Amino acid sequence: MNNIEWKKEKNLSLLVDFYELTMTNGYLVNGDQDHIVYFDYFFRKVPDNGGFAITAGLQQFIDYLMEIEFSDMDIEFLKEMNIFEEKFLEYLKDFKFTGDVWAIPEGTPVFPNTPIITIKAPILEAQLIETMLLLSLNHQSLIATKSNRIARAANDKPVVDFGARRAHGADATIYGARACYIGGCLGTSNLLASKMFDIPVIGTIAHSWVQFYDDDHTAFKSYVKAFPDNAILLVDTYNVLGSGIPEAIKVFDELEGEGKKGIRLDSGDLDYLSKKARKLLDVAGYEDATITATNSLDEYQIRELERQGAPIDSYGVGERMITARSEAVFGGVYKLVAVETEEGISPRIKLSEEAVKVTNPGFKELWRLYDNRNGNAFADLITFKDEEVKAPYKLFDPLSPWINKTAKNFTAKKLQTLIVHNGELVYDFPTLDEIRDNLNNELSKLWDGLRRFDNPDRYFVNLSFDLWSEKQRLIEKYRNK
Ligand SMILES: Nc1ncnc2c1ncn2[C@@H]1O[C@H](COP(=O)(O)OP(=O)(O)OP(=O)(O)O)[C@@H](O)[C@H]1O
Ligand SMILES: O=P(O)(O)OC[C@H]1O[C@H](OP(=O)(O)OP(=O)(O)O)[C@H](O)[C@@H]1O
Ligand SMILES: O=C(O)c1cccnc1
Repeated sequence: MNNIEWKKEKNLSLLVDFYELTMTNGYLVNGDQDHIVYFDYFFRKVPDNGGFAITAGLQQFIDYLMEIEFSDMDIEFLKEMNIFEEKFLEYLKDFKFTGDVWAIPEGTPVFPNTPIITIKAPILEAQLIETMLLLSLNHQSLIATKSNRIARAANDKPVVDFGARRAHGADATIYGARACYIGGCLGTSNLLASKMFDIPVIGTIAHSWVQFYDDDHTAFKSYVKAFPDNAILLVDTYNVLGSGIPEAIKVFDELEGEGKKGIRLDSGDLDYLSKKARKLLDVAGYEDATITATNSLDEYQIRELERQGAPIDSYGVGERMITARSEAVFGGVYKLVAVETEEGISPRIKLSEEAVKVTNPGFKELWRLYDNRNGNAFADLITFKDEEVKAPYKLFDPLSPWINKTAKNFTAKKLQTLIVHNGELVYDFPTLDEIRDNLNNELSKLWDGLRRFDNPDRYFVNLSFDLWSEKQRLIEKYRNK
């Protein structure tokens, strides 16, 4: 199959790591295919050492899950490998996900080692979907987390995603633009993402426009002739203060009507130039003309510009946001946590030399605890699925249990929602604007110390006593083995 044929079909069912298929083939050969298992998706470290991450990508994963269908060509391709059993290929022909999915809604601030998605399904199904679950959630959560840092640095000034040209491929830019919008961007320059997800599309002009017309004045005149209501002029092609801004002002003077006026700065000292530009525009009577800044920006540079009081009205951010350049991996993992046996649900654990890498076993519930006095979230709590959480509740640090406190006056909210039940979608996906509202609402309940870029406060993720005890029992059991 060549690239053009694949693009027409765009069937992602084979987008799995090879071992997902060899293992599922193996479970079938062993007659283990009907065992019901539980897997958790969680991550271990917030990128950039931030205080929290933001979930995104659930909808694209569920879209995939609902549509998995191995085509005749896929089956033929697998058959020619001569390693898969005939009955496995037959099984794939009729593959359909029949299990349950619980997930934290998109646009929720989340913390390390908490179950963001839980899958309950026959082992073959639960295993086969690993790769797409991880790539959908890891990519979009990474970009949503990064764009939220950038949006927060900008102090509520608009940030626009200009990253299409620098993203790592078409999917990265389309779903990246979606994640940027979830994280807090005002819009995108990416027209396809705008069409697909109803994200506001925004744009100015490139240097090529100015170069084509010989000088700044002719270029700006020609531009406002075509777009009189959106005169955002790029002033740094030749000389910002000597020609770009003065010529932009002359063209504004000649322009009739009350359309949008402004300039874009794309090089040089953005603090110095924006202050100079503001003065020139104000003196000329264009107090409403806006200043947009671009040029390899990220949260650190924007924070510095804001700290210096640069009179910038909006930021265009490309490469460093769409690639999450400062830490380009969201290390979410998918781990088996329980197996149904004749005696009931049997929790499973994965040990590690590093204490934080030991998994939390069992079929679980994730709670967020809010202080009734001020509404602030003060801890997440993981329990077994059927446990109750009532005040007074003793919370203790799972790695240092002598650090503890008894919470008395709180409200406990379950963070996961049932998304798919017995293979059927039972959830209405929110719009992107609803996701953004949910995010802002949840963020307003996190204390300020978590928002710091450097050395954010610690947020407690507690285990119930029963879960913690079972974890210790399993650690002992497997350590001694
Ligand atoms: N979720 C938690 N899990 C484990 N230990 C905690 C948790 N929250 C706080 N602690 C520990 O409890 C102690 C007191 O914490 P903190 O200052 O938050 O509460 P407080 O001031 O006693 O109560 P309040 O919540 O009424 O302000 C500290 O040692 C802290 O490390
Ligand atoms: O810098 P980013 O954050 O990625 O933002 C997008 C950049 O894309 C455009 O530049 P272009 O590709 O035309 O090249 P340039 O860097 O020479 O301006 C624009 O002028 C920005 O500089
Ligand atoms: O519209 C713009 O100004 C723009 C779009 C993409 C990249 N850089 C700038």
